[in-house]
Amino acid sequence: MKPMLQIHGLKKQYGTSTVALNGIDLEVHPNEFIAVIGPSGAGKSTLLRCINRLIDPTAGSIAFLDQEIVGANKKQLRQIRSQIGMIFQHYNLVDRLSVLENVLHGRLGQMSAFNGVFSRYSEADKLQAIALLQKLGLEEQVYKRADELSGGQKQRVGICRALAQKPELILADEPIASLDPNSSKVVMDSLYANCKEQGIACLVNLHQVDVAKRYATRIVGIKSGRVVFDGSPEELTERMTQHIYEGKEHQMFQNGSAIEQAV
Ligand SMILES: Nc1ncnc2c1ncn2[C@@H]1O[C@H](COP(=O)(O)OP(=O)(O)OP(=O)(O)O)[C@@H](O)[C@H]1O
Repeated sequence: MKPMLQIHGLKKQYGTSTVALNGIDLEVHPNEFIAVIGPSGAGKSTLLRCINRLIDPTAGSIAFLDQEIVGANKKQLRQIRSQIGMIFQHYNLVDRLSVLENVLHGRLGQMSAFNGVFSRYSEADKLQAIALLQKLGLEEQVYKRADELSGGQKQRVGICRALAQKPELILADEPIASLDPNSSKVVMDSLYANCKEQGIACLVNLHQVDVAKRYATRIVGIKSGRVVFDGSPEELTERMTQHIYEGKEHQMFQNGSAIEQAV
């Protein structure tokens, strides 16, 4: 199957001395649910942020559905980003707006600037947003302000907003890092089930190896800005895990084991 995302020789240097990504090669195929694991500072966030150009790479190429992201102009970038949903560790919701309005923000990339500025969403978009919120168990929160929700609820709103885009790919940057084990499980279950059901590929950054093994169809291990493992969960050995997290072994569990207990 043809890859939907092709990354070659990706490098990112911050300032004069910090090399965050040091030549990443990675291909993502439709329907893959890929966990990107690695210790703090390995380059996981930088990788995801380069893919939708929240950060400009220093070198390399990123092709998404045959469109080059690195050299894309503003208009091309807007079009590319409309097909890539993003989920953030700290949710990035607009606190003073309702849950429904936050989900509808997922539609902005597909709307004219005029309609977007005046929040003129179509009835179909509103119905779809409400249906998504119902599906993720948030039907009682639809008209609440976003800042009235718990962390787990906020992240489910973040997932709904990404799904509202009808994306081809979702990038989730540490979606459960701020959540307790029960909320983490609900969020990961929701993300996984909806991506599978709608045929959306997903790249999800995780510290927790247990969680990666539980959900991912493929695991990519990053260490010091390089891919040091790329294979199935079954192929990820204890020894390789130790290598990826060398010196930072405590980070590979966090609330991962607790998710197992929350099942
Ligand atoms: N805006 C920035 N300016 C300078 N250096 C940065 C910036 N963002 C990240 N870095 C550095 O780049 C390296 C990779 O950081 P990155 O956040 O991508 O790692 P990570 O694997 O996502 O870590 P974490 O799990 O802690 O989020 C680190 O050394 C980090 O300090």
